[in-house]
Amino acid sequence: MTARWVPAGGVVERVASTRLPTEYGEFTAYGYRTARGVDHLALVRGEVAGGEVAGGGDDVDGAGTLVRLHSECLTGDVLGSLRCDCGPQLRLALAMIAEAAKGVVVYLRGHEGRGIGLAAKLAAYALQDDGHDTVDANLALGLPADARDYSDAAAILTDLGVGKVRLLSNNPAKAAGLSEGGIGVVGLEPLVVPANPENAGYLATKRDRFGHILPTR
Ligand SMILES: Nc1nc2c(ncn2[C@@H]2O[C@H](COP(=O)(O)OP(=O)(O)OP(=O)(O)O)[C@@H](O)[C@H]2O)c(=O)[nH]1
Repeated sequence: MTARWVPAGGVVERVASTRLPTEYGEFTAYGYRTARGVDHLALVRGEVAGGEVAGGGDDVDGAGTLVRLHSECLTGDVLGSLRCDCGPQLRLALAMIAEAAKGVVVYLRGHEGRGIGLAAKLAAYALQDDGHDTVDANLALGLPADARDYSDAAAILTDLGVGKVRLLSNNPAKAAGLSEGGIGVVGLEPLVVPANPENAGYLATKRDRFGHILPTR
């Protein structure tokens, strides 16, 4: 077991690494623990360490490593909920990164419900069934519209030796959060999955109120 504290951005300790064969391909899984006791997971494909120092270094082609920051979503990722696009996005990202020569999926625990937690997200869903959109439902509960922080993700990437990324996301706030944590974001690559009748309104709100890069229909 190796332990390493990374002061840049968040503070994470690498507590484990192991082989993780999946239906998409084999990854190396790294377990990280934060000072707040939250465990995150990084799934790494290929040789990502070194050669990609933000701002230049010896990053020969400047392309950056393909990275997905995935916010935990029990209902979408595990239970197949149609209320969001999280599950299909996670599976698409795993497939894309498994196909790439190198890449990382950082699975961020503590991000459930855009950081408000699972039970509060379910309460927000109930309000959405009464007519609130996904932003106003959080606010009506007295909670932030989006409480997520990306400093742990930046610290994990730093620990992995990844300084420059092509980010698989529709959310510009994720790119900004990584940049604030010292990671160079050289590209924001959309991760668009087909909408369904249950999540069409949610996706439209993400586009219109959070500025997500999503198609207009
Ligand atoms: N509060 C709240 N959280 C939600 C809702 N639907 C999904 N989530 C959570 O939102 C998070 C995912 O955020 P999204 O806004 O869907 O997408 P994103 O991660 O910001 O952007 P992408 O990188 O493009 O996926 C997960 O933690 C989900 O649990 C909702 O209606 N209300």
